[in-house]
Order: sequence, then C-alpha cells, then structure tokens
Amino acid sequence: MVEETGCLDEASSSPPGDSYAWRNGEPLLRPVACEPLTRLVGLVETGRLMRENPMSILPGALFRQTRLSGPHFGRSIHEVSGPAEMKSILLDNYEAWRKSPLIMRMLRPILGEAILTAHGENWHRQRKSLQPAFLRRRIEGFAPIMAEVAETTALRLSAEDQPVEIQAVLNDATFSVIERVLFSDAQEFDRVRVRSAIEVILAETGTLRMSDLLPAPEWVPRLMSARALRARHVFRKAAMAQIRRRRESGNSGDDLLGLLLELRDPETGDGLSDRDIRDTVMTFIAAGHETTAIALTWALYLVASDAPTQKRLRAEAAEAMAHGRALSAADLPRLTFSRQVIEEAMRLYPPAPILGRRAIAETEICGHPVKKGDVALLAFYALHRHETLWDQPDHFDPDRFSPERRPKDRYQFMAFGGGPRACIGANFALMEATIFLSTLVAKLGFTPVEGHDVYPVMQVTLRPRGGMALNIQTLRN
Ligand code: HEM
Repeated sequence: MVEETGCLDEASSSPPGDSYAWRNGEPLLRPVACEPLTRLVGLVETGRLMRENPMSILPGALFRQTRLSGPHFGRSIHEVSGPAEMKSILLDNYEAWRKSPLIMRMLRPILGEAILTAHGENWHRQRKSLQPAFLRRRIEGFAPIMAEVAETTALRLSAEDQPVEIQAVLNDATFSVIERVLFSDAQEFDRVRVRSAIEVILAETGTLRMSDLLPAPEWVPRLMSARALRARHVFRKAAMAQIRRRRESGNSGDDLLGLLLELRDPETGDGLSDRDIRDTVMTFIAAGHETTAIALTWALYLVASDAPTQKRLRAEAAEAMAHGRALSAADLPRLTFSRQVIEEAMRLYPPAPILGRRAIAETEICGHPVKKGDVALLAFYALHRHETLWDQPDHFDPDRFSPERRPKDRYQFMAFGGGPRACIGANFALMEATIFLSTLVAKLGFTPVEGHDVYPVMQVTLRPRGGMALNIQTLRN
C-alpha cells in the first residue's frame, strides 16, 4: 500500500492521523514508500514493471525474509535484504561476483575502464592509487567550495517562482561543486559547452531501453546515439586538453584534477595514464553529483513534512553559522543532527536502492549454494526497511542515527555499498550533503505542496517521479 505523506504543522494542535507513530511522546512521520509486489508475475509483466519502475518488482516478503531465490533464464536469481547476505556477497566472496552486465554495458561507453567499471587487477591498482585523494583531510579542503555553492543555491531557491521543483536545482548545484572541485582554474575550458555535453551523455546512459532487458554479455557494446557520441567527443577533448596543459606547465594544480595527476601507486610508484584520468574525471562527475542531489532532495522532502525536525536542524545550523558566516569543515563535528537527517533520508530512500551482481564462479550466500551465472539483487531499499532490523521501519526518525542508537552492524545501512568496492566518495558526499542541508535550512523554510503527489521511482538512482515540488520561504535572520 502506498502511504500518504503527512505535513506536521507546528502550530496545529490536532493529533496526527494514521501516518504517524510515537516515540517518547513525539509523533514520527510516515513518509511515502514504494508499493511492494504482492502477486506472482510472469516474464513479460516483469519486463514491463522493470522498465516502468524496478522498485515495483521487490516482493513484500523481502522485507521479512533475508533471501528469496528463484529461476532466471536457466539460472537462479537471489534477491537479498539481510546484513549477513550483503556481507557475504560484497566482502566475504566478493571475488566470485561481478557488477551486472547491464550496468557494465550502460556505463562502459562513457566511463571506459575507470574505477567504477574496472575489474580485477586493473580495478585494484586504480583503487589503491585513488584512495589517498579521498582522505578526510584532503576532502576537507573542498568545504569552502561546497559552502559557497550552497549559499548561492539558497539565494537561487528564494528567487524562484513558488513552488520550486528542487531536484533540478540541487542537481545543478552538486554538478557545480564537483566541476569546481575538479577544475578550479579552467583555462581554455568552455564550461557551458562541456557541461551540456555531460548532460547529454548522462541522460542517455540513465535511460533503460527495451533491448537492455535482453540477457547479453557485458562485452556486447550498447549502441550510443550520434548526439551522445558527439557529446562524448566534446567532453573527452576538453578533459584531455586540461590534462595536457597541466602536465606541460609542470604545475598539476591544487584541485581534484591536480591530485589525480600527482597520485602514485604506493607499491610501484606509477601514476595514472592520461586516459585513466580522463575517464576517472567522468566517473567522479557521473557517480558523484546526482547521487548527492537525490539524497538532499529526499532529505528536504522529509524536513518539509516534519516541522519539529526542521526547527531542530535550523537551531543547530544557526549556532554554527553565528554572525552570518558560511560553514567550513571545522563546523562539521557540530552539525551532528544534520548528518543524522541525511543518513535517515538515505535509509528511507537510498539513492542506489538495488545493486546487481552476477556470479563468475561457484560460490555461496550464507551457506546457500550459488552457481556460476546466477544473479544477485542486493535490495538496499528492503534492507533499510526490514521489519526484523528496524523499529518502525517506515517512519522518519533521524535519532536512530544518534551515536547511542545507530546500527552496530556496518552491513545494516548500505547507502554507500560495502566491501572493497564501497563508495570511495562517501565522506565527500556526506560532507557536501551536511553543509548543503544546514545552509539551506538556516536561510529558508520548507513546506510540502498540497496535492503534489510524491512517489519514488528507480531510474538508475531512486528519484521522486516527476520531480519534487516544495514551497520555500525566505527567512529573516
Ligand atoms: C550520496 C551520494 C552517493 C551515494 C549514495 C553513492 C553510492 C555508491 C554506491 C552504492 C557504490 C557501490 C557501487 C557498487 O558496488 O556497485 C558507489 C561506488 C562508487 N562511488 Fe559513490 N555514492 C555517492 C557519492 C559519490 C561521490 C561524491 C563520488 C566521487 C566524487 C563517488 C564515487 C564513487 C566511485 C568512484 C565508486 C566506485 C568505487 C569502486 O568500484 O571501487 N560517489 N557509490
């Protein structure tokens, strides 16, 4: 059943309806959830549902059990939603599994053999080299850019006609952050042209076609439109020109591109090739902006519907931003509630709600045998709302991520994946989302738009269908 979203009006004394549960005398919001599959469906119907919204193929039983296995094109498909099963696939037996051929076929034409789409020794070498670029002290240097873009976004949101479709605005903002973090001094770099080229490439990559649902090996190339091929050429040429210019000048620069140029394999001392760097830049743009924008979109939706949470967030942000100054990395330890809200938003709406893997060798999932060629669907969405793991799993309760209550098992909260291939940008994303949420809530008030129907659909990431409209009010400080 799809739940109604509720708006908790601070001034209202009327008791909340069925959409709420109670904790310590406080009402908890029950926001919109995906309707689970409660009937048996055939292959054709599954194909249709997959194209429409892959979330609708998650069976209700997966929210009570931790594995469901069934036949799949002569092999088996294992849908998993328990921490032990996640750990078995992503950590204990990770070498027996590969990313799903569909994802590889969709991503390889744009990302080449960079870290997200590489395998084996090639992946291992890149991961080792790139890891130092994401050390906390390194990425903290990017906080001023994040804070500046967050402030500009607050101004932009307050100037837009109301209600505002916030997802597009946030997507734009997180794109600016990653672009500025990568290319701080983009000489001879046509930002507008490169950006529209990247948008064309990402839009085509994120669109599932009927032909994508037919089983095909990952080496069969997925055809790209002439428009997307031209856009890829524009991006690659611009990125290469930047890389060569910096190599020739002998000054790598102190942005993320500069770090990539300076990285060395800790064992061999080898650096990344120009081509690796070009594809890594594209990977960071593709993996690192929409995901964060989506997390923020859902967080603001929840905050707009829950006045007490919004008030508490604002008080925390106001204290950190005393005398109107912008946030910096030094403020992060004080923005704990903001971070809890972000984590709780990603629990309810994980930006990557399902990951696919294919077994490349015989293996097992918690003792259950798996044959080579079997498929695993790691349903983070079901894990995050599992009835046996969470108290009031469908309710919004940011305090479940407080230091005392947060899950002890690292594999119970999987927004950033797990094991050796977990998200390399997790700290970057959390820092950016925390700075954005605090800045926006300090300056603006958010309320839901009456009659605006919110529903989560999976289009690579878990987005609100048709966008997210919110009413925004500029606050006087
Ligand atoms: C809220 C934001 C983000 C979410 C929810 C997210 C989620 C994920 C997940 C679930 C994976 C694992 C994929 C798999 O195992 O198949 C992943 C991998 C990855 N992410 Fe993120 N991500 C976010 C932000 C970022 C950012 C900001 C960057 C870079 C600047 C980034 C770069 C990557 C890369 C390079 C990988 C591949 C790592 C590897 O295969 O070794 N992500 N991300």
